[in-house]
Order: sequence, then structure tokens, then C-alpha cells
Amino acid sequence: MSTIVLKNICKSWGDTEALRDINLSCGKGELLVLLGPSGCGKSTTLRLIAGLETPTSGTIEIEGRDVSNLPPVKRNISMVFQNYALFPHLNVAENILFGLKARKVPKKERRKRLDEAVSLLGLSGFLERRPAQLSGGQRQRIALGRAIVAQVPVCLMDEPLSNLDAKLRQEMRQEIRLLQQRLKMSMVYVTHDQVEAMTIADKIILMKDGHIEQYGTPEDLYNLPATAFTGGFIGNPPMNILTPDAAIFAEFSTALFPAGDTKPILIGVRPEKIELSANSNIQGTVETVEYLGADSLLLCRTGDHSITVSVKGKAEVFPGDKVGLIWKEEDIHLFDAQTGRRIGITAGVRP
Ligand SMILES: Nc1ncnc2c1ncn2[C@@H]1O[C@H](COP(=O)(O)OP(=O)(O)OP(=O)(O)O)[C@@H](O)[C@H]1O
Repeated sequence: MSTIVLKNICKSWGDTEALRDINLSCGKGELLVLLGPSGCGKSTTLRLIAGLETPTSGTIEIEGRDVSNLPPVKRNISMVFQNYALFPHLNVAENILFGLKARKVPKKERRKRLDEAVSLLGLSGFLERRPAQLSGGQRQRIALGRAIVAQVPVCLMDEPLSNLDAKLRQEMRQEIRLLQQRLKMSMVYVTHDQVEAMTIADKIILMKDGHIEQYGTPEDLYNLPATAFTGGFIGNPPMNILTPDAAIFAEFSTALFPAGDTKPILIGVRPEKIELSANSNIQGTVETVEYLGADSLLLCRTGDHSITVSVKGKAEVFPGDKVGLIWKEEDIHLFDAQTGRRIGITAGVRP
């Protein structure tokens, strides 16, 4: 059974249409990531689930109840914000327990839940400190502590790691994932960072301009992007999206030009599927080389395109070098140039 269900949700402010006909569900114990570029409507969707905004139309169900008209406190959810929303004058223990006190949970029960959260999060040495005396990662743990002691089945997270440095973000996202699994929480997690989404999600909802572009597992979005936008958003670095030129058609005539069909297309090729080859019609000039340790990223100019190529190890090429580029037919993703929609189910095959 789904814990959270949104049906036909629309949200506008005056002329600004933030969300258009959003339908989604988050299964019990599932971590659902809302992903997309700035302004696509992720936070609005989360705030609607939390009850911090009201939909213009549509309904929201949590654990089988229609909560569309209920205030946040009646929705049985916890929420973790980007800025942690901690009280500066309260110490760690008081911050964690604030919500429970407000809900008049008995003192003994509060103590028990605090002890559990503190040991789960490794905060035992810090209980007397105030937020200003803690690092960003420790503050984020307090915000998580609050969500844990609430002991509610649904937790909403709005960009919870964006104030942390890259290394801490990586550690904390694993911590959040482990906690979510251990406590069997249903979680909706907002981020604009596709690496974060790919690494922690059971399912991803990729949003664009107030609608859902694609819904699926991280593997679905990586292997079978439904649109050129998804291809260009998922992957690190993202897929190259190219308008085929004469050289690409010459190299891949059978895959791209089935009998008589001349509909304008785009092709998508992942940087890690491209190889350097002396025997290719697709010739380019290396513009930049970035050595990352395990692999190197090359930016190559070919005709009107800049193509990103990911090469294992240290690439023995330099800016200005002429290179040939090649990839396998089955690694080509075809998209309709007008709609951006994927053509065919299997990459490289047209219907
Ligand atoms: N209170 C508001 N009044 C008017 N427009 C709003 C309001 N809140 C959000 N919007 C608009 O709704 C759209 C979606 O905003 P939202 O904050 O949900 O996007 P987002 O995907 O979370 O972006 P970001 O990653 O930058 O936080 C934007 O165009 C935004 O300007």
C-alpha cells in the first residue's frame, strides 16, 4: 500500500502555475526523491504534502486518509529543512525534544526516545551544547534527531544536505539512507543534485516546469531516459544530446536512417560509452582535458557539437589534438527532436 498519494494536484499563485496535474505515490518504507532543476516545483510539492501550502485542486492522502484540508500537525509527519530550523537559545536535547514537549508526551517517554535518537546519531557528547557551538554536520544530526523522536511513519526532507561540504554530504546521505531503512520510514526527499538522488533513492520523480518528466528507479532513468531532458539531467557527467550531422549519419546510417524516415531526431550518447578511435568518420579536436584520478574527462569539438568523453585512467591526449570518436550502435538513445520523447524502447532501434 502507498503511504503518500497525490492525485491530480495543481498549484498556482496568481498567474504563476507552479504545478500541473501531479500524480505520484510513495510506497510504505520507500525513499522517494523529488529531483529537478531550480524552480521546477519540488519544494512546492513537498510543502503541499506537509500541509504548509494548500493545493489549487487535487487531493493528498497519507496512510489512506484524505489530509488535503488538515493542518500540518494533524498529518502525522516529520520534516527536516535545509536550514535545520533549530532554536539558537535551546541546547541539543531541548531542540530534539521540542516537538514532543509541545505535544505533551510524558517526560519518561521523552527521555527514552531522546536516548535512542542520541545513540543512533552519535550525539551523546553534545547534549548540553547550543547550535552555535556545533559543526554543520552536527546541526543536521539534531534536525534528524527531531524527525526520529517524532516516531511518525512519514518523513519529508527539503534539501537537507545543501549547507554541508561535499565530503560531509556524502557521509550524511548514507546515514540518512541507513536510518530511513532501519526505522522503515516512508520518506520524500527533495534535491536538485542528481548524484544524491541516484545514490539514495528507491524511486525518483524527475520534475521539469511543474510537471513530472519521468518516474522510475535510478536504473530506469539512467538506462532508458524517456526524454532528452532526462538523459541530459541524469548521469555524471550527463548524456551528450546531439543533432546528428553528416559524420554521425555516415557512421550510423542503419541505426539512424531506417527506410525513408526523415523525422528530425536527436541522439543521446553517454560520455562513458564513447571511445577514441583512429578509424571513425566522427573527427574532433580536444578542447579541454580534466584528469580526475580514476578517469579523465575530455571535451571535444566536432562540427557544431561539443562532446564530453569519459576515458578510464589518464588520457594521453592534449588540448588541440585531433581525435576520432566512436561508440556502439546499441549505446545510442534516439529522441524525437520536436517533442524530446524517446523513440523506441531499445536504444538504437526505431519503431
Ligand atoms: N509563495 C509563492 N508565491 C509565488 N510563486 C511561488 C511561491 N513559491 C514558489 N513559487 C514559484 O513556484 C515555482 C516552483 O517553485 P519551487 O520552490 O517549488 O521550486 P523548486 O523546484 O523547489 O526550486 P529550488 O530548487 O530553487 O528550491 C517557481 O516558479 C517559484 O517561483
